[in-house]
Amino acid sequence: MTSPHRLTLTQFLIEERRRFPHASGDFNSLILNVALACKSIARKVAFGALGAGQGDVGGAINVQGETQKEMDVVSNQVFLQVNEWCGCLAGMASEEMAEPYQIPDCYPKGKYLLVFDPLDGSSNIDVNVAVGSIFSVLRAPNGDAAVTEQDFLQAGASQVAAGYAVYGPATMLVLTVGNGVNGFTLDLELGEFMLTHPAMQVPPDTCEFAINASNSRFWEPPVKRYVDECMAGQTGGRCKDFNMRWIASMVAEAHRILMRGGVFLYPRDSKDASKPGRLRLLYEANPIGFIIEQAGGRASTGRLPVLDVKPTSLHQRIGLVFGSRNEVDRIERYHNDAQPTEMMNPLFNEHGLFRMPA
Ligand SMILES: O=P(O)(O)OC[C@H]1O[C@](O)(COP(=O)(O)O)[C@@H](O)[C@@H]1O
Ligand SMILES: [Mg+2]
Ligand SMILES: [Mg+2]
Repeated sequence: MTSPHRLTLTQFLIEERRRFPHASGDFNSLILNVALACKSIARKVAFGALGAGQGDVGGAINVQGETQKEMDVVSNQVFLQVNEWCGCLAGMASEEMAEPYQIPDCYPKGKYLLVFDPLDGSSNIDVNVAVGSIFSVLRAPNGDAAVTEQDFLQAGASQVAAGYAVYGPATMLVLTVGNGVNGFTLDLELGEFMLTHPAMQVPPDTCEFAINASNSRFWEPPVKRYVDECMAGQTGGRCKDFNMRWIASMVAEAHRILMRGGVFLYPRDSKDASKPGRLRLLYEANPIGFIIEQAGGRASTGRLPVLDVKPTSLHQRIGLVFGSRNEVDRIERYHNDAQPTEMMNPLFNEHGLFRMPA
């Protein structure tokens, strides 16, 4: 039996381009460059302890105040080097760089901005658990002039494309260009991403949730209510048992949810008043939100669609809930039902005077 013909990523992009007969080809070229960066990172990650990229960078801290792994820095370099010369970009921004990256004068500039988390879940790298890269493509508002932070502060709804690569047992690239979501598996013999998962869809219902439960004492009452109900399962109001997962690698959680449904929460909490959430809006929440919504799921801050949020800074953090549509709707409903006085108030947390009943 012959195996079915599968499109390569290049062939897929050529097909997609037929929808835009006047397109210059720059966009396709950009996506192929990003895919090349992901292939390069996949290869480096796969060397594990035999490669050069494990461990912390001698005490280096990134703009987030987080310890940088060697592979965070290497992956960031790969993204910059592979994409800066392509002529499609006006600038780039990354989790690992405090300021936007200007395209060097020796290279032509283009009409897009690329925003990325070069290595997501990098705390997992030393223990050989799946990690990934996340990216978002925006239009450059000021042509090929030098980019400023302001240029990147666009709501997620204006993304032109978004995607991630997950470096797991197989490497996959999952992509939306605003026309559904398609998944490509890296064929290690051909060195090509092959379309293996066309038209991915998130099932609307689920009995699986993912949250870092060690933060429960910092959660707001609606989140606590939702999780308590999941935990109560058949014996509670939900009338069904739930399963729980936590990989600590959002890209891997997003991938699982795209494959079989589920809901992921990293909600706003009171752990650190300077950080109204753990995940970053521009290069984590928005691209994942765009993908999930394009696959029929939902992505929310808990209160409103994440893609509607107007960013205020490059490294802004935000609460994020995404996945199966009916669960995200329910979590938003719980937030909207809660009294404003219950929210973000230490008196209502686990040890507070007015702890909410389950
Ligand atoms: O340490 P925690 O609370 O489990 O947080 C894990 C979360 O942090 C992240 O790893 C953040 O990504 P980075 O590795 O890019 O900083 C998410 O992928 C993940 O969901
Ligand atoms: Mg990340
Ligand atoms: Mg990262």
